[in-house]
Amino acid sequence: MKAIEVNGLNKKFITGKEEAHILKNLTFSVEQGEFVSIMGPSGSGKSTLLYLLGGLDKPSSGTIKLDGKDLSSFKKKAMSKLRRTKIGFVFQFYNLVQNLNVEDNILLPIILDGKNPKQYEKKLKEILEVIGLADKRKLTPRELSGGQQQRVAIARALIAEPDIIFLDEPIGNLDSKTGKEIMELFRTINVTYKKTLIQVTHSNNAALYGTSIIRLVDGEIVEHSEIALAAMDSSCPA
Ligand SMILES: Nc1ncnc2c1ncn2[C@@H]1O[C@H](COP(=O)(O)OP(=O)(O)OP(=O)(O)O)[C@@H](O)[C@H]1O
Repeated sequence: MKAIEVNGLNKKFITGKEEAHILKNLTFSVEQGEFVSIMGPSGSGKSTLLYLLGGLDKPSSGTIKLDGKDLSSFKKKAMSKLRRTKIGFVFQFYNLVQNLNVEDNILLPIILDGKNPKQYEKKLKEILEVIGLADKRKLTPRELSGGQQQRVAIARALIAEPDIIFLDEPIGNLDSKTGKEIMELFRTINVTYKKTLIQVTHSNNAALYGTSIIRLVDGEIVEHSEIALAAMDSSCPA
């Protein structure tokens, strides 16, 4: 079963009189349970692609299907619900709510979805164990290190049990040791919890935690390969 199917995807941005064709006729698919790393030079369109896949922006043309459902068929409200329940996001700068403690930050998607957070107590406990913050659930983000804050953001992305999690430079703000720990956590989430992960990364090391690579240059896919083959390619940028 395909988690993502992209067909003839184009994205253009218009600023003033200028039109920039950022993503050019992309066609590819991602199987459920894959861990894809989107790589490529700065400005090649990686984040733009990630945001389109996650329904945060709309294509200029072409289709994106998540679990067989065309994103363009979702009205605004249904799209928000999809983003709260089927999709998780983890960004470079964590995006936590500063005046909420760890557990309330994690439960936020549940509360926003109008559900009773009490029903998620068991799940919350389990996730706090997985991310290694069981003893820090009452602390606020300011009382946590960068790596710990990113773990909270990961837990928040997991709480609603989404099928797909999008990661935008998830270790870009962390030192290499903490980054490695976070990448190992993503691998666990991919392998043990069988989630489909799509990450944008500049780091070759981070990319190697995945199962495949999509490489963009000037908005076009120049490579889509399984990780073992991609890792041997000497043109891989660091
Ligand atoms: N909302 C927007 N309006 C106009 N241009 C945009 C917008 N968003 C992105 N762009 C342009 O699209 C191009 C690709 O941006 P994008 O952020 O997708 O690149 P990237 O590959 O993720 O880069 P980086 O590795 O530096 O983060 C850039 O030239 C950027 O200026």
